[in-house]
Amino acid sequence: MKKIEAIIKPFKLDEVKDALTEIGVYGMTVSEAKGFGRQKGHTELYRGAEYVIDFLPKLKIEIVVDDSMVEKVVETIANAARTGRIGDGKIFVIPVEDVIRIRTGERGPEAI
Ligand SMILES: Nc1ncnc2c1ncn2[C@@H]1O[C@H](COP(=O)(O)OP(=O)(O)OP(=O)(O)O)[C@@H](O)[C@H]1O
Ligand SMILES: [Mg+2]
Repeated sequence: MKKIEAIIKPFKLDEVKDALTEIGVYGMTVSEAKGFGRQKGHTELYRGAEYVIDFLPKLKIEIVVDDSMVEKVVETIANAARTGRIGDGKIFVIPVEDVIRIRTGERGPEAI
């Protein structure tokens, strides 16, 4: 099992969620996040002065899936979240040791 952690532009959430639902993703967690990539935030002009915004608002999506689903999920997120401009985000794939469904006590892939 793997956790796919995607940082995306907030306005892309609906599109990403719909695309993931279509390929059969059953659950996901979404949190508000702030961050920067290699441009280190960006510079904005406000009343004639330049302000550097260090942390831009992003959304973090977390999805745990069976290994067999990883490539499909990564591809689906990337396609739905892409605008082609800087700051589109990043996807991390992380190994998951175990999953426990609290209500039933099921463990492992069955619990996803
Ligand atoms: N190495 C990283 N570790 C953790 N979070 C990251 C990393 N790189 C990017 N992020 C997160 O992803 C968000 C978007 O990153 P971003 O798309 O700007 O990456 P980038 O490498 O600068 O690519 P691009 O040149 O397309 O902008 C950041 O605001 C940050 O929250
Ligand atoms: Mg960037």
